[in-house]
Amino acid sequence: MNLGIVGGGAMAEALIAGLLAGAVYAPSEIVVSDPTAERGEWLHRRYGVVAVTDNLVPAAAPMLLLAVKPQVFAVVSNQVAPHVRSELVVSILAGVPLARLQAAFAGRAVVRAMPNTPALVRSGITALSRSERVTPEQFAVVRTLFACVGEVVEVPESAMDAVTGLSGSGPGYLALVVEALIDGGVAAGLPRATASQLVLATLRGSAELLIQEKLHPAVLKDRVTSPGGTTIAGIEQLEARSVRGAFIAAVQAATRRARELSR
Ligand SMILES: NC(=O)C1=CN([C@@H]2O[C@H](COP(=O)(O)OP(=O)(O)OC[C@H]3O[C@@H](n4cnc5c(N)ncnc54)[C@H](O)[C@@H]3O)[C@@H](O)[C@H]2O)C=CC1
Ligand SMILES: O=C(O)[C@@H]1CCC=N1
Repeated sequence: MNLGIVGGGAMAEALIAGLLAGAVYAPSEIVVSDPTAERGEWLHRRYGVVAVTDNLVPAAAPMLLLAVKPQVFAVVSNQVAPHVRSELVVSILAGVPLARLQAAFAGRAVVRAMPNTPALVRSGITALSRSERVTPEQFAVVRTLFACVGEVVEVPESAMDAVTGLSGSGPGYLALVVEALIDGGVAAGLPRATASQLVLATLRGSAELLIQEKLHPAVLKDRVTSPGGTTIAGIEQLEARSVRGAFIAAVQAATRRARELSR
């Protein structure tokens, strides 16, 4: 048992799937606890990991990852802290600051991480902030762990709530955009399956273009937009409905919410 995870929800599952796909751990080396026995049984059946309902089991692992909701952090940390064997505790909880982690796990090195759900297919991005106690070797271990499920960036802790509102929540915003575009295709007369295939390939292709060519998004937009053509007719509608403003407001609201969760 090398990695203990407390909380076996959506994000824990994404990390488990990505880590197993990357062969970082064998299934038997990961133990995950969740009070819902059915959830643990499902994770065990699907991924072969060890699943328990007792949080003290993962607490005894050489490396501990906290993946519960921020709202239960106080209860869970009080419960497991006296039993933690790991020198290093990693938290993926939105809004829970390093100072609070450090106070809860006195004497341990703590890392605050903000991954996102594409970790499941090893295409995530994780931001990391570390406490002063974290040694370079410990930090390298955490980096390697998250690098297996996607990109890793280190950010000052002051940036963590904004990261949460942007890349942590971002897959949700993009899923909403995808769904809306598919509905647009259906409204324009396409079968839903065709519309879905077109939107997903367009999303992936546009992302690859922006990344591989290091294109500024405005340049890509200008390249698509023929004078008097179709794209500008569509963009006019998006601008009339303040879509840019809505996304900016969404990231700011999510950032504020992350800050609230820390109180
Ligand atoms: N879902 C996402 O995209 C991301 C989530 N996060 C963070 O990951 C954490 C988990 O989020 P999700 O997986 O989305 O939530 P979730 O609700 O899917 O999972 C939480 C799990 O914790 C379990 N749980 C409840 N009380 C518990 C206890 N006392 N001890 C152990 N387990 C307990 C629940 O049964 C549930 O399975 C949150 O702190 C969230 O901020 C971070 C990055 C992205
Ligand atoms: O919605 C949430 O609170 C979590 C944190 C980032 C993504 N999901």
